[in-house]
Amino acid sequence: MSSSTSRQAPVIVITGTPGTGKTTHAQLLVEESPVPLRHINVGEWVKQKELYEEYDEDWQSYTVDEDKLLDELEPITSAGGVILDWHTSDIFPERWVDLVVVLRCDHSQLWERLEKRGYPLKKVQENNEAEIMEVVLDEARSSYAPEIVVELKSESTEDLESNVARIVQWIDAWKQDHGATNQ
Ligand SMILES: Nc1ncnc2c1ncn2[C@@H]1O[C@H](COP(=O)(O)OP(=O)(O)O)[C@@H](O)[C@H]1O
Repeated sequence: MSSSTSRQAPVIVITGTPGTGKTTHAQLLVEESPVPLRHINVGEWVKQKELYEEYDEDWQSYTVDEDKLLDELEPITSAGGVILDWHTSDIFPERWVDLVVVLRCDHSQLWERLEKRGYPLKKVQENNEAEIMEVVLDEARSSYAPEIVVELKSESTEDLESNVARIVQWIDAWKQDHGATNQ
């Protein structure tokens, strides 16, 4: 199923509706991981490297140039040792990916987080609805084999810590399966 045998470290997608805690999880995971991991905040990358077609003022978001983005990411993911942090996951080919973590959050807590972030009301509403409708989870489930998709709650510091500990355990098992050496 997986072509990950040539990778020395796994490729982990952390996805979820904006505000569910992807970046917070990715940052802690980089610190705790038993193998070196590079955190790529894909949204920031798109901006920095101008991998977009246009900026939508109404939605305050970029329309991503998916071909350009995939071209940039391909050599990085084939080497492994990457966390891809993005609110959408179906763009990444399944052969690139070893684990997909979908973060979930109670919608009223998510609303508060997005308001604090200064999102316009329409964007807060859209994301809130997406979380209630499980849009990101459905997308991950329809794009990847069920055994590599994990849904985790991200509503407290305890959740954050236990989620990261779980992913660290998974990385340890991945290392054993793939005979990877600790670098
Ligand atoms: N598990 C959690 N418990 C409490 N607050 C959290 C948790 N995860 C994220 N947050 C908070 O929610 C906000 C959004 O988190 P962030 O990691 O930026 O989300 P995302 O990358 O998914 O947009 C931040 O203020 C962060 O501190």
